[in-house]
Order: sequence, then structure tokens, then C-alpha cells
Amino acid sequence: MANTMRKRKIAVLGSRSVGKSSLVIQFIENHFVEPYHPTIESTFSKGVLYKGVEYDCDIIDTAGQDEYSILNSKHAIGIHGYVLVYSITSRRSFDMIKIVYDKIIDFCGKNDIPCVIVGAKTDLQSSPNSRQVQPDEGEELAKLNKAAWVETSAKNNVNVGKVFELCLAEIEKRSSHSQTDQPEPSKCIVM
Ligand SMILES: Nc1nc2c(ncn2[C@@H]2O[C@H](COP(=O)(O)OP(=O)(O)OP(=O)(O)O)[C@@H](O)[C@H]2O)c(=O)[nH]1
Repeated sequence: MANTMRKRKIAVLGSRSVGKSSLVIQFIENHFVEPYHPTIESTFSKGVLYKGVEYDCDIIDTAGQDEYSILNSKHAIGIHGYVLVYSITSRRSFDMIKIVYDKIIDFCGKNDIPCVIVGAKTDLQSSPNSRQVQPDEGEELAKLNKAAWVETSAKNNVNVGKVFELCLAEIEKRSSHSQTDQPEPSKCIVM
């Protein structure tokens, strides 16, 4: 029988401890992990039915980045879409999104990429003064970068599935003109 599932590779990036693994694990395994275990790198696979099409998604949960991290080429080459995560309780992690986004754009030599910007840990906003990034700031950044945006709580399982649906939508929006399932090759040369 022919394999009709479309393969899509999605990389999840952002600062340390913003909730990348928790988001991915809630999506894949439907539970929340309270203790913090720094990620080295893990890849998860899941079949996702979106708009009547079955996608075989590889989701790459990366180690947290900082200003000085060099973008790993395997997080840019062969990747169809990106999930860039900040915590709504950390202004610094929000600022990091712009840095990581620009690194990907530079590496890929494109004007924009299929991307969802995610404001994580919304359940913490009930504690006084814990929200450092307002929803309209997230939305504005996404608009500027032609990306989708959503706020989530992995803890309460809010909007977790939506992140990956939005990512598939961003991927499909850009690939609708080409019939290929391969991401566009990077235009840069790695010396
Ligand atoms: N309250 C709350 N805590 C969360 C949420 N998501 C993650 N956390 C907590 O935040 C901490 C870090 O979460 P991780 O998912 O490990 O973060 P990460 O971005 O994968 O971290 P690195 O592996 O260092 O890159 C853990 O203690 C989680 O339990 C959330 O939605 N709400």
C-alpha cells in the first residue's frame, strides 16, 4: 500500500526552561512534566490529521538557546516549520525569539519562514506581576515576521494542539504553489 502520509519536520526552539519540552510532551504523550530536566535534544513522531490530510510529523525538541548559541545546521536544513517558544513570565525569553528568528532567516537566506511564535505558561499569569510579556506584544512580533502566534499552557493543556496545527498551516501556506514535500533548499553555502 502506498504511504500517503506527508512527512513534516518541525523544530522547537527558544531559551532554556521556557517550556519547550513540556509543550512537546503534552502534545505527544498527553501529560505534563513538573520537574525540570534540561533537554539535550529529542525527536518525537506523531501522526496529525489536519484539514483531512494525514501528516507524519517529526518534532525536534532542542536544547535551550541563548544570545551566543550558534544555530545548529540540523535545525535549519530539512526543517519544514518552526515553533519558537518564549515564556510569558520572561521578557528575556521573548527578546530571544527575535534573535533566534533572525539566525534562522540568515541561515536559510529567506525573507520569512513557516513559523509559530508561542507564549508559554499562561497559567502563571494569575500570580501577581508574573506576566512580563503582553499578548499584543506577541501578536505584533508575529505580524512583523509573517508568523502565527498563540499563547499556551502545557500545564493545563491549553492551545497545545493548536500550536502544531498553526505550524502545519504556515507550512502548507507556503508550499501550496510547489508540489514538492521537500523544504526549499537553503540558499547559503556552509564553508
Ligand atoms: N506553570 C507552568 N510551568 C510550566 C509550563 N510549561 C513548562 N513548565 C515548567 O517549566 C520548567 C521548564 O520546562 P521545560 O519544558 O523543561 O523547558 P524547556 O524549554 O524544554 O527547557 P530546556 O530543556 O532547558 O531548553 C519545568 O519545571 C516545567 O514543569 C506551563 O505551561 N505552566
